[in-house]
Amino acid sequence: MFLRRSVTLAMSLKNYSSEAKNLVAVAVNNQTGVATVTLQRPPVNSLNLELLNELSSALTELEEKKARGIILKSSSDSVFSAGLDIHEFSNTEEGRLKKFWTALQDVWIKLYGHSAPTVACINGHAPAGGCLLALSCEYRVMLKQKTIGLNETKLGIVAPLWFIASMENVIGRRLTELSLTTGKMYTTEEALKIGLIDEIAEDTNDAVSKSENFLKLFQNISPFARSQTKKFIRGNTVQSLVKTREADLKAFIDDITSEKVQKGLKVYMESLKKGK
Ligand SMILES: CC/C=C\C/C=C\CCC/C=C/CC(=O)SCCNC(=O)CCNC(=O)[C@H](O)C(C)(C)COP(=O)(O)OP(=O)(O)OC[C@H]1O[C@@H](n2cnc3c(N)ncnc32)[C@H](O)[C@@H]1OP(=O)(O)O
Repeated sequence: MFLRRSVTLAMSLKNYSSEAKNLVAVAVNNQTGVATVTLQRPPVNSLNLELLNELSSALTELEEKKARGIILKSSSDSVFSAGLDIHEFSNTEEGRLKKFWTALQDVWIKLYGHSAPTVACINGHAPAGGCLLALSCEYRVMLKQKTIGLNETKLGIVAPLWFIASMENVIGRRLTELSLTTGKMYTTEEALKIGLIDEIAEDTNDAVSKSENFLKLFQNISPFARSQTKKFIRGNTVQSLVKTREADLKAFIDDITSEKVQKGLKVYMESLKKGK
């Protein structure tokens, strides 16, 4: 039985960040063992170092505590996540840039390969890194009239191989190539048509309830058999980054600190502000 009563684990009260804020809240339903992980960095849940560190710690703790399922959602029902915080890119101080990219790698490795079944409750727009988080889960429920996609080329940047693999494993190579090269953002309805998401929801309550329904599929399945099967299916994709982390970090630093990319990002940020 899925009861609405949730307990907030001690971990949600912990402060993982040096910003002295809780950017990620974790609430575990003590009847079902399902954890709801809520991103709460207004206005758009852009992923900065502190948020990524909190998310990474939460995923580790949910692994250790053997959560029976994870629902990843946003505290806003306008934006799931605007992707990586572009301000992290313009701060080209190498120490922080390294920590930032390493934290993103950590989050992806932990989420993509998590033992628990994972659902992205995409209750808002999900461009770029927001789409990556959603793609890392096993199932995607998205609010109507939102957008999702890997739009990196529109910013003049190149999505790393593990971003590409995450999409390819969901919608296949042909559509991934078209989507990434054009930086296509799909509407919810288009995303459903190409299998980028699995279900459409009317509002956040409906999305949470559909996410819970997906997790109910595993009520009578052995957690060991389920997670081993997931490991067999996803293991190679995870290992391909684990084995190349250093080279991936170097490629990111070299690329992002180049004059050309920095100029492009500045123009993109200005266009975001003008779009208001
Ligand atoms: C070989 C390869 C190796 C390495 C290659 C090198 C690089 C690696 C690639 C790195 C990968 C990057 C992936 C990313 O995630 S990049 C981020 C891409 N994100 C976006 O393009 C999203 C942009 N935002 C939007 O489209 C809209 O904001 C959104 C639809 C999400 C919400 O719209 P809404 O109208 O609700 O809000 P806005 O008014 O637009 O925004 C509010 C304020 O938030 C600021 N904002 C928005 N997005 C970001 C962001 N991603 N980072 C930082 N700040 C962001 C926006 O400017 C507004 O700020 P103010 O004007 O209010 O100050």
